[in-house]
Amino acid sequence: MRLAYRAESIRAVEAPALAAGEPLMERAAYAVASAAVAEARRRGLALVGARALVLVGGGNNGGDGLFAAAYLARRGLLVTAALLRERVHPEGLAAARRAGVRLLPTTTPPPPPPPAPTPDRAAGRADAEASSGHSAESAESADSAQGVDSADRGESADRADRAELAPVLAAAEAAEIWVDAIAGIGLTGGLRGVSGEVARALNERRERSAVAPLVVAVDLPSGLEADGGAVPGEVLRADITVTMIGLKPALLLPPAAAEAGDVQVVDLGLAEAVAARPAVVRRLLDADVADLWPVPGPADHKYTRGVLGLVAGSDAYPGAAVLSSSGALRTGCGMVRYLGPAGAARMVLARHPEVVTAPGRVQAMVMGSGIAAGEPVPEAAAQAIADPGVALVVDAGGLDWLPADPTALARRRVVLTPHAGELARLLDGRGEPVERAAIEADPGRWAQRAAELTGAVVLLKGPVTVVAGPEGAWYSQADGTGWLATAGSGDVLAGIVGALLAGSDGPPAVLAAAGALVHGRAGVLAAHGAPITASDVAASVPEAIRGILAH
Ligand SMILES: NC(=O)C1=CN([C@@H]2O[C@H](COP(=O)(O)OP(=O)(O)OC[C@H]3O[C@@H](n4cnc5c(N)ncnc54)[C@H](OP(=O)(O)O)[C@@H]3O)[C@@H](O)[C@H]2O)[C@@H](O)CC1
Ligand SMILES: Nc1ncnc2c1ncn2[C@@H]1O[C@H](COP(=O)(O)OP(=O)(O)O)[C@@H](O)[C@H]1O
Ligand SMILES: [K+]
Repeated sequence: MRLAYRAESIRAVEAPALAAGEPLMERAAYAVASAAVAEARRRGLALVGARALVLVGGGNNGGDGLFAAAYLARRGLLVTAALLRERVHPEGLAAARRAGVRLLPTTTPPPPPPPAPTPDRAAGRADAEASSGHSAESAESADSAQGVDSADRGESADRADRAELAPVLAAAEAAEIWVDAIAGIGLTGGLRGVSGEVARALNERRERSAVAPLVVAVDLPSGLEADGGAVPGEVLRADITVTMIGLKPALLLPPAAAEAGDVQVVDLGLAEAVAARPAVVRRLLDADVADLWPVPGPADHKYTRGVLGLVAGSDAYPGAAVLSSSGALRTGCGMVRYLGPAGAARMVLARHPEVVTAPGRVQAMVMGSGIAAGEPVPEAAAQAIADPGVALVVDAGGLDWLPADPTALARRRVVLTPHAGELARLLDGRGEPVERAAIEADPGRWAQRAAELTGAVVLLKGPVTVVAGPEGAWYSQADGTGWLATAGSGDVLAGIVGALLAGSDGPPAVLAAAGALVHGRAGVLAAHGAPITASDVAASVPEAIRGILAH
């Protein structure tokens, strides 16, 4: 399982170690430099003489970057550190200077001007340095910039015109490696001022360049807020993110996580301490799903394996009945009872003669797939909603059938499986109008809100599937492929999750996440890089499970 911790937890773990004098920053910086070197080598880059640009913010993230710059310089790279704040981490700066890192100030110091370089001088000197590599003069200029005791950090420290960014952009152009140490867990709000400008310019530059540089983010891609999945503004997109102590929620939650590239966790020797903190986002791996999978034993029979009822499909969308049945059967509970309309039942039986259409007891019920919003609640669904012993998977049109009072579902095992559009409708119906686009911009937040308002677990479908429970923690599963974006694929997922709830007593959030993993894996296996139908996804579910259980 991958676990992500809030920034406050990371700080709480870090504080006693720092007080005890553990060199966390040096360890972090060494890990960043090592990751950059390893990836550069993998890409066939000759290290000695390669150019690296380190973007340095004013906090400890910038400190990590400066120490990493020093390590890289000692490995023979030509390293430039662009100082995006008037004050940067002093020990890091000293280490970088000792290692011969070229220091490039970018901000205009406040008046009076005498100790500070003029923008023209700074730009001219930087141009000269860009061709000469390292220079003592650049260190002096950084000294003078650092020497300004600015009481007005923040907005005034952002005062940098485009002319002053030109040397940074020139250094970026020349560099094969960019290390992003602008800000980490200390960032609040979207990147402001010079930092935002640099991130925007560098993103553009990377998109235009024929040979893209390797971008290594320190702790987080700068511009992401650690604790959530939203992208609050410009973010410097990374190829690799080296994150310290533990994952942060932004590195697992969509859409933020997509900015981070390949994420490497460096525990800095604090793995045990962080494991004692509450994780707010979890990502199941195959081994976790294997551990919870209801594998039948010698004493099992079909009823002990669990019976799943299906109220899915309609005259308008009969295929959903077949697809949710297929997903459930391939996941493997003891029996599937189809309890929808007669026409759809005939189609289900034609495809799956093993499905039972007689009413009877069920341990779980899938309802709503292939049923339009606004349809009245069928009797079989109403009975299941009223029976606290039945676990529920509520999809599509079934979302309208939920009780208005969230406490009505308390202590029930209930999983809602909306996509963003259905979630918007559900939230609107509960007095919280929100656009579909707003949900897609922060799925974790809105899934969580829906969980609070309904009292159910909410599995929000999308490129990354987010599962939120009323108790306030997420699962985030990114196991699928874009080929899964095909009609009926969600119906298969509802069947998979339903079968798991029928066959296991486990907590609904983790079973929903496990269902999302299996569905995503089945999609990948079915697709093999080519288009698939929802039926193909269902057909690949056993192969997905086989692979997982082989762990
Ligand atoms: N302590 C240690 O030894 C260890 C610490 N570690 C490292 O420390 C990091 C946390 O350091 P931190 O707390 O200093 O915050 P940090 O992420 O550098 O951000 C502050 C900077 O961001 C800036 N900034 C803020 N908002 C902004 C915005 N919207 N737009 C633009 N800028 C904005 C803010 O600017 P200011 O507000 O001051 O103008 C300031 O310059 C952590 O992520 C990890 O990398 C680990 O390696 C372990 C060892
Ligand atoms: N780009 C994507 N990458 C991975 N999975 C996706 C992507 N787009 C959609 N999916 C998955 O495909 C399924 C689509 O479900 P849904 O939108 O309910 O479709 P339908 O209603 O047609 O069955 C969901 O499980 C979703 O997570
Ligand atoms: K960063």
